[in-house]
Amino acid sequence: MQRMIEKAGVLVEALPYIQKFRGETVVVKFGGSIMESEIGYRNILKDVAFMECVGLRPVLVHGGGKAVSKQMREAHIQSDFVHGLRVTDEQSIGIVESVLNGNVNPHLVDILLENGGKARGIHGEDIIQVKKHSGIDPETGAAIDWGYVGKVTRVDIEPITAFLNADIIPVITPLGRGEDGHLYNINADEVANAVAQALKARKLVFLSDVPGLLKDPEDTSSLITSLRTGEVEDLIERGIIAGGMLPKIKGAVEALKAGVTKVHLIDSAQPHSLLLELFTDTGVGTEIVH
Ligand SMILES: Nc1ncnc2c1ncn2[C@@H]1O[C@H](COP(=O)(O)OP(=O)(O)O)[C@@H](O)[C@H]1O
Ligand SMILES: CC(=O)N[C@@H](CCC(=O)OP(=O)(O)O)C(=O)O
Repeated sequence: MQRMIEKAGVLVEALPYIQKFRGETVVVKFGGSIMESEIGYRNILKDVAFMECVGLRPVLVHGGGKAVSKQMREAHIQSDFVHGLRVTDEQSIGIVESVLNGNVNPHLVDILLENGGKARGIHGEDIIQVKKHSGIDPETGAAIDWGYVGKVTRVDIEPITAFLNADIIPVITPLGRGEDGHLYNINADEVANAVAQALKARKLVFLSDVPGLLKDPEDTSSLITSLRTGEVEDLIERGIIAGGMLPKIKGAVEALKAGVTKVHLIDSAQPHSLLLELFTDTGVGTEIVH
């Protein structure tokens, strides 16, 4: 009996949050590292189905970088990353497309369906326009050519909102269409950020394999629980925000400027981290605010 009363208490604690967020759009970026643990990602997708069931409008954007690299290894193609972005030639874009659109995306949709959620995949290239990504190597001053890697210029939100209005969870792949009609590979964090901005989402949540932003990436107890956009530049200069955290936090700053109220970085390994962050008083991970 005591346990049942405790369970009811948990539900009641969630009530003000459910009321606050009902009808609000939350973009969830599902990092490829999560897919290393099947139990872990199945639980997260159950949380996403729960969110939809209690009236939020979750939109899932997924990565799958590790699955792409594995497939490339099997095809004896080397994966080269420059400043965190995969150098993508004609052969690699074929693999990126088949792994993300053909494999990862339908798998995630199927699990949401198994959990009683309604979900549909959206191939990024059907809604995202890009220009070719460009950059200069700070050391040599030479232009960097990533091949078929795109920078988002436009997101057509109509198919996403049509699904949301029909209580369907959209599940989006990080691919885009260039002005030349070609398929382009896009960093999934960037896609999540662009989708959150285009939808004017209330929240953007990055789920990854670390507890959040750490002062010392080697020390999981050094979690920064709250961060203001004004502090970001200094943390980048000090090398604390680096590697995979750079696109997430830079994206967070842009999204907050564009009207997203809060960005969260949370750990997929912690059971129910998504629900804890959204529906409890304490929360987990790092929250980033303007
Ligand atoms: N200060 C930091 N705090 C936490 N993680 C960091 C930090 N700096 C760099 N990282 C790296 O960022 C990684 C998460 O980003 P990424 O590899 O892109 O994950 P995902 O594919 O899940 O989006 C972590 O595994 C960690 O190696
Ligand atoms: C241009 C670029 O690097 N694209 C990424 C797209 C997938 C991705 O971002 O996956 P994660 O979120 O799991 O890292 C890639 O090819 O790996």
